Amino acid sequence: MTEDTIDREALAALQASGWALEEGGKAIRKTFEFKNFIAAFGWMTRVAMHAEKMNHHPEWSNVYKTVSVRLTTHDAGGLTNRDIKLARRMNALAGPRDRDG
Ligand SMILES: C[C@H](O)[C@H](O)[C@H]1CNC2=NC(N)=NC(=O)C2=N1
Repeated sequence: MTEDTIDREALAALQASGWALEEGGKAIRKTFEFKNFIAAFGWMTRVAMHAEKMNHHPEWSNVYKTVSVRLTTHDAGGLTNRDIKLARRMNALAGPRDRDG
């Protein structure tokens, strides 16, 4: 599988974990809730280092302990497996200790 081929099975698993396919199918979105601002920002820092390593960067915003994320591949003009990979990593990095509830 090339990095631009969407892994449909992985996408379905992401949707089951709170990621939503945007209308038009060009991006996926998820809102992460953490226990406090430090947990949220610490997670963003870990994700940022990973994003830089894979040269794939999220669109995101943070308000207190909430981080809203949108993933799309700008170079391809839509969703690719690079977004799937980053989303999976974001889920994995949001450990149970950091999550709110
Ligand atoms: C030149 C550089 O490699 C590209 O612009 C990379 C950087 N980060 C990126 N991030 C995302 N989300 N999509 C891209 O297409 C992308 N492209």
